[in-house]
Amino acid sequence: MTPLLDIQGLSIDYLTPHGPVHALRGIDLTVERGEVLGLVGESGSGKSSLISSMMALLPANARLDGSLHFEGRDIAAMGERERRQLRGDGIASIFQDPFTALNPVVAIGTLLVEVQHHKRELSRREKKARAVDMLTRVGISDPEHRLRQYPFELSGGMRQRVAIAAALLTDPTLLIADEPTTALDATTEAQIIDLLRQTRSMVQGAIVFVTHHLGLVAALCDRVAVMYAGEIVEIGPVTSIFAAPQHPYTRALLECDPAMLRDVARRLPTIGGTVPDLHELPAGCAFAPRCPTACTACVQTPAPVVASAGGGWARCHRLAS
Ligand SMILES: Nc1ncnc2c1ncn2[C@@H]1O[C@H](COP(=O)(O)OP(=O)(O)OP(=O)(O)O)[C@@H](O)[C@H]1O
Repeated sequence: MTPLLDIQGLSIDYLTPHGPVHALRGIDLTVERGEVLGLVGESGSGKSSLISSMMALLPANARLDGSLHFEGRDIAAMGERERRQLRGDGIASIFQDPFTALNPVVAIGTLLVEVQHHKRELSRREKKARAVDMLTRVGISDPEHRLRQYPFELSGGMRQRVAIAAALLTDPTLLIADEPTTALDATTEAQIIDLLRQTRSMVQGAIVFVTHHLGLVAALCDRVAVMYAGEIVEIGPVTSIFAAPQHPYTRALLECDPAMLRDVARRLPTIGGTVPDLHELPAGCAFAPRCPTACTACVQTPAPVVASAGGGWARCHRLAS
């Protein structure tokens, strides 16, 4: 069966006055129906570029190489109309700041009816009934009253619940959640994590979570892809990777901490050194300058891909030797 999302050899350069920024390099990634995939990595590792390419939302200065297929359709070859359709009726997104999804001058009810525009068979009254039902499912009390309110009248957690309801009402085949809990206080964050866990059963296709929050990956994801300097350096089942990370960068992130799986509040720890300059990448492994186990080959040649448990792999010279 064709994967829901099939990305092969994807590279993205951003053209800038200082030369191209190599934001993504040779990304191979498939997302299957029914799975929840986590994308983790430091700021600048390319997570946003990857999800923007999935949503056909790259900025004008981006140059894309490689292929991206959603349900067998070539995303890169789509015209603007087809791309808009893809985002309205196929791929939905939830962002860190729910204001991105909620127009401040549009009442919640109008928004939740309008996002269902592709459901031509439903009357406005039926769409409103679906909106009320969805607000209840995402834990909003007195939904009829909420429909008449505006985003500024709701708390941050409530707004994120409405944004999640809006995304789910489009019946997405792929839901992309970009740091959906980062802007919330700890209590609200825990509630939204709970809601996101339930969201899983409300999405028929797949969910991709972009996060700095390793606890969120442990709590919600089946697989995790770890990104570094525009590459996936390790991918595999969350249980295998958290139990036995293969790549030194993943190991550094997890710090071999057995409490990780229990500690939902944990975020990406800091690792000594800085990410390389994406204008001028090193000849070898991009993590080598920060890697405690780097050898001569690591500095001189790109790292090979080595298979690991559960169908996963990691990109590292040390694993090959
Ligand atoms: N439009 C653009 N023009 C030039 N460079 C860009 C553009 N968008 C992103 N970049 C650069 O591409 C690299 C990857 O950025 P990207 O936003 O994909 O990373 P990220 O992992 O999502 O980071 P963050 O977690 O901070 O959002 C960064 O160096 C960033 O500065």
